[in-house]
Amino acid sequence: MAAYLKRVHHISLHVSHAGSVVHDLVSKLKFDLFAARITDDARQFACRKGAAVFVVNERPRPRPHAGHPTLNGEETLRLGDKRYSHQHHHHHDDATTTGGCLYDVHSPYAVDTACNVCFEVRDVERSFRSLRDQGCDLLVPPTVVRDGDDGGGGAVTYTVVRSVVGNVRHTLLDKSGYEGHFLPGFKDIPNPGTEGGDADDPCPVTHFDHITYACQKKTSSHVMQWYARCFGFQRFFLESNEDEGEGYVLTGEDIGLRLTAMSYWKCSEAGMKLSFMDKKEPDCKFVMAESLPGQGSNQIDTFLKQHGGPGIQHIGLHTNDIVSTARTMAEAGVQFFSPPPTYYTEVDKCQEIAAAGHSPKSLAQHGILLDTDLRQGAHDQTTPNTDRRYLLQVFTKPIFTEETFFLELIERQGASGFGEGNIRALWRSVQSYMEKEKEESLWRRQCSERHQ
Ligand SMILES: O=C(O)C(=O)Cc1ccc(O)cc1
Ligand SMILES: [Fe+2]
Repeated sequence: MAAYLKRVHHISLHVSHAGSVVHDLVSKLKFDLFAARITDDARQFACRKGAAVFVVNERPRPRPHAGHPTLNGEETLRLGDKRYSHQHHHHHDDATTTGGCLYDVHSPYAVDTACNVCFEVRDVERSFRSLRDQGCDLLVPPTVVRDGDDGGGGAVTYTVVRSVVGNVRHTLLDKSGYEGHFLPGFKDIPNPGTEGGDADDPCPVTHFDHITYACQKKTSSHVMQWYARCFGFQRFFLESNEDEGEGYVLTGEDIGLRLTAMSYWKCSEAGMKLSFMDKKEPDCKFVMAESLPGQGSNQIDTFLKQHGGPGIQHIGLHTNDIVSTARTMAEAGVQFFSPPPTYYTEVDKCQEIAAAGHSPKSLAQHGILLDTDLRQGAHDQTTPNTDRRYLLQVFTKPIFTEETFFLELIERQGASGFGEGNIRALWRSVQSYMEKEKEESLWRRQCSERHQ
């Protein structure tokens, strides 16, 4: 029996300098810093835009004078062998918590990384048992956290399970008995006049649209099976003639990509109506991306190498107005990938952009791509513009030091998948950026050698 997921609660980042990442989230990406937990050995910051919440965790710095090598939380648990001794709930009072990162476990990878997709569940103890029975690796047994004396908002229970994708974990938490603002242990940070839902917000980011994993070659079906078995995820096809076993395969001179997509919310309890689920809340899709054999260097392999293994390659942030969002973020310093300029001068693409009510110029300014969903009879000239289904996307440049994790803005007008034209153009714009970077670093190296 799978564990039943209610919704994505937050996604956590594990970084070496939380301050600068939080600064970027707030000043460039227009998130609100609304809660923080700062203790002697942990710094955790929660930032929100709409329903999209990132928790930025600072990885502990090695302590030079410690009597024995510093272990991260994960190892400490393993050594303590507490993982399967769950007979009793572990009770934490935040005031006495010394175990560093709360609700999470530090990443074993050395680089900055997005590595925990935290879900709200109905029953943590039951989820824990079902995952343990499936043979999963539970990194934290069901644990109760209460607000300190001043809080009094109640308690939250959580457990952490390791996924089969690199360093990706899932915290499962139940906050149904909690009345505080975010989570016990976190202090609210009041934000004057930013409670969200503002009608003239220039950055109307609403929620996490999808999470894309970079996977090793030929592993997507294994990943899919794990999520289906453990969480009841269901496969959905990105293309009408997508092969069940092969996934959505994009090949060409400059692309060799296999995509497989899955979603969770309709299906976590097969055939049952889930009364606890807010049907109006959009789901977050999961996409697995792997490169095809025989390809030259590409963005998936670069991610795997620089990240140190599989993981979250990018996260799609849904916005109600991508042009305004991209403009506002660009003005604040966010850099976006652009397709070749010819993208916006091609006659067919220009017509497609105009038919969607946009101007090629305003899309070109920030490298925004548009893809019309052709399956919906969009070719039909009698179809009014409002019935056309299309989507707009743009990728940011990598947000950490390594060429690993980045964000995407996506505006959906009726189109639920990912357009082939957009995927090819996005892939190409990242490839040409990477090739330019490589050339430049080669050139810099030659220059410095010449000057020696
Ligand atoms: O199109 C999207 O948003 C995807 O998520 C598909 C995708 C996955 C990996 C890439 O490197 C490029 C595109
Ligand atoms: Fe994406």
